Amino acid sequence: MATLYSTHLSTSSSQSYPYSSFTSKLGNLQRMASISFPKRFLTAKLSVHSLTNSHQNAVAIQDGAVETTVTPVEGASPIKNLKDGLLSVTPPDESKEGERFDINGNESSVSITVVGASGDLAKKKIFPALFALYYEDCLPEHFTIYGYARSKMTDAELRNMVSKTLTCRIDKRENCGEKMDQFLERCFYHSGQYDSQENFTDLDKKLKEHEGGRISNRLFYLSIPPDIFIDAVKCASLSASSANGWTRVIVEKPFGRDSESSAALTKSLKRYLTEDQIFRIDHYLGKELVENLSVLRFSNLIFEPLWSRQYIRNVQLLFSEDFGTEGRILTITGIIRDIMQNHLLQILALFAMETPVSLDAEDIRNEKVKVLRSMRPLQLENVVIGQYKSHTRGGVTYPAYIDDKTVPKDSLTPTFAAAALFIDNARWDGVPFLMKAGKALNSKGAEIRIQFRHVPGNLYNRNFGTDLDQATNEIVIRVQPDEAIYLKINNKVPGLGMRLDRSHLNLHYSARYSKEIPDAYERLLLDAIEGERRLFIRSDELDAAWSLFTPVLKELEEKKIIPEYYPYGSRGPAGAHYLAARYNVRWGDLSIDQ
Ligand SMILES: NC(=O)C1=CN([C@@H]2O[C@H](COP(=O)(O)OP(=O)(O)OC[C@H]3O[C@@H](n4cnc5c(N)ncnc54)[C@H](OP(=O)(O)O)[C@@H]3O)[C@@H](O)[C@H]2O)C=CC1
Ligand SMILES: O=C1O[C@H](COP(=O)(O)O)[C@@H](O)[C@H](O)[C@H]1O
Repeated sequence: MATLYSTHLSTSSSQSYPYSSFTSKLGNLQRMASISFPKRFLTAKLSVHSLTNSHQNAVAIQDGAVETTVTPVEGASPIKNLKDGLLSVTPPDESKEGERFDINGNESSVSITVVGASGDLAKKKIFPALFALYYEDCLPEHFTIYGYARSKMTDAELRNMVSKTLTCRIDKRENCGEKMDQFLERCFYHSGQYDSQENFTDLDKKLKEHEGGRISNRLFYLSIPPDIFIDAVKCASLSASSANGWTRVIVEKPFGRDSESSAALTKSLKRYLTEDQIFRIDHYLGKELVENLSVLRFSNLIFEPLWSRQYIRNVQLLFSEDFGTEGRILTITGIIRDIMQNHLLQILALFAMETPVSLDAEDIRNEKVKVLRSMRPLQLENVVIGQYKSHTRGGVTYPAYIDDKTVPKDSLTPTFAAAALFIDNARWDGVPFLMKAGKALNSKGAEIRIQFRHVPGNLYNRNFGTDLDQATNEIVIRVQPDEAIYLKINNKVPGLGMRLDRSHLNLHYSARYSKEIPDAYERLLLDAIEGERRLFIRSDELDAAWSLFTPVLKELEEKKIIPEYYPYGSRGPAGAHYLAARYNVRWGDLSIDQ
């Protein structure tokens, strides 16, 4: 820390930074200090400390300058001179450096290349998420977006394609059309092969033109089928990497189809990229309520003490879709690879991990790996698989999985699975973690259910009838749709008698928060741009995840286990109930008081 009029600002970590000018306007009750110093400190936090504690600080960071207002609290004497104050700057996180400014304060740019821009994911998720970030002013000043794919398209055609999927949030409609036009002007297209270094060199030239001599930071989003990941990574890395900034690559799942292929993919990626450059995306980690899991656990005293085998009877991780596969890649992967091994397992790891040392990406990922490595590989006897069959309802016939043109008629690929997993550590010993995931079911949603044990010696047992399980507490974290967290409790029905019912203590997001919840891809894209790795999967996490599922996946395939067939639009196969019953569990999503 240093006094205000020194020529150097010292930081709390005792680094000092030069600043070029300083002015202050002294008022009677309010003093305003305006300081300008290299722009890279725009991300720094500035605070003013008065010599006494009797002054409140307000800090506004504006383009190119930092303004701070020092206001005496009621009853305190006005500051006579700003020299009375001390000023400190918290330095920007160096690991995220290279984003807007280099070490000398030179401006930088970010170029985002969507590889596979003509595809479904790019249209449905990536471009709309980028637009939402642009609308919210979250993208850097100098950014360019390039679509890259084999299809022939002009810039105008790409813009036309992208414009069809852009929307503004319900609560953010101001200047929406104008913003869309401005965003589209920053989108360009380059047609090329995924395995052509020459084509990527041409892309490099175009990117350089847009970067205009600024520090160049480049993000490649691989939105292409997995068998061409390596070709694209090789060409992007060898021919279109940034020469003076960072180069990062977002990789979409599937990350292989078992332990061996995943390890081979990682090995190949690492021929061209370092682990720090690889951002393996699991979009469920970007969902609001999944991110909130840690907040819920670690910032509320009431939850963490209950978070163990002592109080929790079982945990359920549920995913359902009310539509079928409709030609998508499930044909090769199946629901275990598509949903369980990644989305549900990631949620489980966040749910069950020990308290991380800090919120740093590596600390969190270390804890996730630990919990995954404490798990027993899934056993065949703990899995039920299903496949949907055709069903006619209300005069409409819904197709079977095998009616899809891309699916062989004798396919045994599961479109539904239920599984019981166990964590062999002190916290979770013996607690079943039940997963259930399916397509073409009767509802669409994703949730976490935590069912608690019985109250010992419960005075009110006789009010619950014979089914005591129905009277235990349950926390439901509804990830989607209609985000909510609620706790099921037993409550006295008002009146002169003593009748109990099950009621919900409910945090219903749409009622509590007026802001629309950002799409998971927005958060993840922003994190990748900012170099925040917390929500991306590290390679050892991925290895641990695959080692839990690979043996059973092999066994299912080798033994050609026949799935239980369930009608399109139903609740799934009965086998899931038997599996849960083996561990004294009832699926919470099927109870009457959901
Ligand atoms: N769609 C989704 O909702 C989700 C997708 N993913 C993953 O994201 C990635 C992209 O998904 P999605 O957009 O659905 O994929 P697409 O099948 O739509 O493929 C994207 C683009 O890749 C090119 N492409 C497709 N097949 C081939 C091929 N055999 N050889 C060379 N190029 C090909 C095509 O572009 P062109 O012909 O113009 O070169 C296509 O437009 C995949 O890895 C997928 O697993 C993950 C989660 C959800
Ligand atoms: O990764 C995938 O996720 C989607 C479901 O994502 P959501 O955000 O809409 O819940 C699923 O449909 C797809 O099969 C799977 O690959």
